[in-house]
Amino acid sequence: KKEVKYGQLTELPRQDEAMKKWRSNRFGQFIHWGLYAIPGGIWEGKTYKYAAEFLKSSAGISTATWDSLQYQFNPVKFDAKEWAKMAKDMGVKYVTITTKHHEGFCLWPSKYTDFDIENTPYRKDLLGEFIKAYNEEGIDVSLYYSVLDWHHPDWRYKLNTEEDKAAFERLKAFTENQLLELLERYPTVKGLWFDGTWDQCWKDNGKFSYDLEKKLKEKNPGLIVNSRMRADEYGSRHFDSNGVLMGDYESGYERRLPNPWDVAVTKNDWECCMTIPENQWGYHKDWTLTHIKTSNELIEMLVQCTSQNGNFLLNFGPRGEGNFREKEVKLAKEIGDWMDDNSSVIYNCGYAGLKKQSWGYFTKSSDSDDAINMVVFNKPINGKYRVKLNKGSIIKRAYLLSKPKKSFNLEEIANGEYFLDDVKGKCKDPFVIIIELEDKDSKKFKQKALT
Ligand SMILES: C[C@@H]1N[C@@H](C(=O)NCc2ccccc2)[C@H](O)[C@@H]1O
Repeated sequence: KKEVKYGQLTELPRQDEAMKKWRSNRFGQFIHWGLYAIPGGIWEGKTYKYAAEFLKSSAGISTATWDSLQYQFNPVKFDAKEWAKMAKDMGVKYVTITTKHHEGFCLWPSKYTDFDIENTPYRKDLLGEFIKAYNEEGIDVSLYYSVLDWHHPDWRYKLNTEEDKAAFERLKAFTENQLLELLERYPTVKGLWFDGTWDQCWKDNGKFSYDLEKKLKEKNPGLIVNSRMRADEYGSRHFDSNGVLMGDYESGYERRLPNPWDVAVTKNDWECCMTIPENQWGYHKDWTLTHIKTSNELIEMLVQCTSQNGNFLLNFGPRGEGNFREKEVKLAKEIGDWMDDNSSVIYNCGYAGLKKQSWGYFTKSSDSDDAINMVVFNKPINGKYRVKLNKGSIIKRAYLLSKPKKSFNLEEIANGEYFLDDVKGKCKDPFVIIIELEDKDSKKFKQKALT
């Protein structure tokens, strides 16, 4: 084991109220919004199929040209209350918005740069309006912040020369100042989502990231930061050089999920962030370039994350003028319709301690010991659901969440293993079977009193 002085700051898993709320939220909305939403992946009539928020680099656009987009940023269709309502109806409990992406443009009026919302035709504190509207809908707000900053003159990928080091010291001070400014201006913020921390410059500054996490958590007690924020003094990221998780939850699942049978992943808090197209975070005008995920695909990812103790952060990329494309509004509604009937198997739920089975996913509420949720995505050909619980588990009753009065016939196959009879009728959506267990104190388990 290496001696690590600048690794994990907070003992995990955190059991404070703020973290318990984060954990119970399970479902969040990611918003990528910035100057990149104006060109939307198309530059001088050419469509670039890469992620729209990288158009500057994929189209080889100079910083001066790119930055002049600032004078076109005027989201006249932006209605924070409407956005927050859409998110509420979709069933998310938290939102994470890009305050500053790699391009360096800030959605809030920052004292530390002119490359911000104040110097656009919009002028107003857009981020403040956003936070207020989402909080009023009861949605927790977390802020995405990219350390990587293509605009800032002091950004350096590697620190080779003394000049590089002097410049990056200024960049570090700028970063710390902006983050403290965000927490000062927006005290209701629950978390910070760091990105753009993969380069050598950051890996060479593990102690700085440790001290920064400490300072930010002193400023905003209960603050939740992702593992991507951190490097230790040896340059190890997310996990320190002894494999100990840093930050408050693991944030390496980007556009991918763990294997559904992976149990190790349930040991830590973690979050998967996901795009609707294959790889577009910012608004891209052309959504014919790749597969666009359906609501059933996205619901399955949300359920899988919950089943393995993870959160699911689904990304939306609004247009430069401040409205969402119709396909995103439609998906939000379809997911929200499903959540209206089934959110009880998501909110405050997690790993049921059971092996993954072919019909779908188990989830279990943190509040109940004798109920288990089966979320079905694959109806079995033989019409019976094989359910393997822990040895000694006795099913008292099994029924559809949507038809609680009608119990399934049960056939016990072995200790803790049953067949449930089929669900009649067509099921176009994923559906839930509730398994009620005999509680451990029932007569069967009553210990004889010792007298
Ligand atoms: C959460 C996502 N992380 C960003 C990302 O993939 N960055 C990768 C990257 C790699 C190399 C140069 C710039 C950016 C995406 O733009 C999203 O913000």
